[in-house]
Amino acid sequence: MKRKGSRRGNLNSNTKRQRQSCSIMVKGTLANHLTMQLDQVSLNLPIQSANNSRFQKLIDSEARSDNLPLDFDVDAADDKDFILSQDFFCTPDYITPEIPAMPNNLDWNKENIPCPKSPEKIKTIRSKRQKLDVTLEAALESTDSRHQLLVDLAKDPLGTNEIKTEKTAELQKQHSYVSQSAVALRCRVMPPPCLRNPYLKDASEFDADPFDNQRSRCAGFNLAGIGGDGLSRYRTDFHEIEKIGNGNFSHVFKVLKRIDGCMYAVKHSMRQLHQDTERRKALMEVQSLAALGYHENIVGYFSSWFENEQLYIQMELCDHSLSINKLPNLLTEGEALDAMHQIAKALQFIHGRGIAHLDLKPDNIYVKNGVYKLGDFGCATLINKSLPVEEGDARYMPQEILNENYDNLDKVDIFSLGASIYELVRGSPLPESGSHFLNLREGKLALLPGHSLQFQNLIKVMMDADPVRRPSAKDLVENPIFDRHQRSGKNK
Ligand SMILES: Nc1ncnc2c1ncn2[C@@H]1O[C@H](COP(=O)(O)OP(=O)(O)OP(=O)(O)O)[C@@H](O)[C@H]1O
Ligand SMILES: [Mg+2]
Repeated sequence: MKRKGSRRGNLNSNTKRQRQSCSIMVKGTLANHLTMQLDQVSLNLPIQSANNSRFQKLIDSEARSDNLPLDFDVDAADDKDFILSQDFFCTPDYITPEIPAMPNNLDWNKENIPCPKSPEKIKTIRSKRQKLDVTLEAALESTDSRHQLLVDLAKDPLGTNEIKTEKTAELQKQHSYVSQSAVALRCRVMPPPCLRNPYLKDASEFDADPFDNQRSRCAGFNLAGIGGDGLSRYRTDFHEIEKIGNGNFSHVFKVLKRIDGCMYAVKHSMRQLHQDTERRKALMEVQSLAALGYHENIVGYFSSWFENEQLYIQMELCDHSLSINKLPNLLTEGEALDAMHQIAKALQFIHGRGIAHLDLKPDNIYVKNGVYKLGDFGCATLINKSLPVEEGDARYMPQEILNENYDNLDKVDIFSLGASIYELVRGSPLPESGSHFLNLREGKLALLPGHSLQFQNLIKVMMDADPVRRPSAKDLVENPIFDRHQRSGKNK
């Protein structure tokens, strides 16, 4: 839906000021000014004939005598509907150059000359003003096409006519000055496109999304985000405290949000995402997090944006991850059961919403105040295979997904959770290849000395070679082993 400019509506509230300026204008103007302005008024306003006749009287009286009474006031006229558009007197701001070029021949030293006598000063001001006017005109003339572009954009703020986008690109190449103005203008008049979130169950409601379809070419323009002009949302909104994590693709920082004084984790991609396809892929992480909403065992998501062609994600700050390289000690069976139960609840929640994580591993399980949280949704996809599948870290992946069998994507997460817990209680990193790697995928696990048989059997069934035999997340959450563990914990 195109939005119509509300310029005139806003100006109605300025009527009084405009009337005053009209009054000043009328005092010193000639009849031909009024004629010209009258033309504009008839263009800008649904002017009533009464107004026209009142103006006509004004012109006539001016023609009779160039001297109107000094206290002439338009308010005195009994015409309540008399409204002058601001455009009547002012240059519309969309054709005002950002930095009007200054005249080369302007004598700046003149400013240092002692204050001239009154008549001379008036002359100086006039001559300067004339020079500036000439310069402005020249600037506008030399950028005729820019003017046309800006007018086009103002008329078509949603950018439904994609020729404008091409014009912008073409002009950006020609004049960097023009490109900055056009970019600034575009940001002002055209918000970024609305992207469809494929992780939302009712996403089909948005299938006919007018923004995404009509403005597909504009999407890249907007998704590139801020940053190139030195404005940084990250720096403006957050105070960076320290780096708290590095993944294969991202840096994660602990930050203080300036406006609310709270700590958050902000993750941003390591490299710039130049291609639109790369950006859209990166967006899948925030789209899945946003679609999921709040769950105690999923890292909280707050906001995201593109800056300098990198995706920034503001998240709940956790204390640390379960990365085997950073843990001071092996997990005890009790701790392992706590972690397994809580992450199983997170899986039950996301699988219930049709989403599979596909990169579950200790590095992506965070701990906050003793609560385990699933994070890093960079590989999240839909269980119904309607989105591309990109599996995560191979050490935690079952054989079927490595064979590109995507029939039971929810069970991939169950295997990965079993493998993660197995690694955490054994204390040695899982292999990336070789016979041990293959053995694990055939259900041949080493015994876990000191651990209950039930616990070992549970891990074994979670890592079964056949995905169908693995328990669902719901089965896992309801396994009696967790009840017994919680009861024994309370009795201690
Ligand atoms: N919200 C958070 N709170 C605390 N630490 C975090 C948070 N998010 C990430 N980290 C830390 O940063 C590390 C890297 O984050 P993350 O796994 O999201 O990045 P990535 O590049 O997507 O990783 P991967 O290599 O697994 O794909 C995590 O292992 C964790 O240690
Ligand atoms: Mg990670």
